[in-house]
Amino acid sequence: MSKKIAIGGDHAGYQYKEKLIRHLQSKGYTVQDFGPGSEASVDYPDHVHPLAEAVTNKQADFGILICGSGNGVCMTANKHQGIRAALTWTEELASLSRQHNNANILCLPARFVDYALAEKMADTFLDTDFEGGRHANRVNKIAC
Ligand SMILES: O=C(CO)[C@H](O)[C@H](O)[C@H](O)COP(=O)(O)O
Repeated sequence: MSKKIAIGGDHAGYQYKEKLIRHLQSKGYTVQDFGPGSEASVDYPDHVHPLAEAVTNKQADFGILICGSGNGVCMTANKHQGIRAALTWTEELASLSRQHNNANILCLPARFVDYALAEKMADTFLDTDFEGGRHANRVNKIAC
């Protein structure tokens, strides 16, 4: 069964989102696009909240959110119970967000990384497992 990926963001991440959708589909993932549908200016929470709910409700295995800095989408996604959204700007950070934090949403800063790095971070994020062990004790305390 292929992993289901929810992807979304705002106008600043639109171009990367469209490229990433094609890339992920070419790798066999099932991808649900939470918009936006163009580069017209939008409010990112309008796209983040339904995506985060889909991940919380297990309608998607992981989420990928893309905006200009990555901050707004990350702040919004982390308001949802059960969501661990990570903002990353290197491949190692993307890997560690899975290994140590069991992140279920990856947030990408489209205005601060090139597309090649964004794609590499998405691949690394989706290919990396949570290490559990001592990290599980810590992650379980996040939802205090
Ligand atoms: O994190 C963000 C919002 O807090 C993103 O960077 C947005 O993409 C950015 O703020 C959009 O800015 P714009 O000037 O309206 O394009």
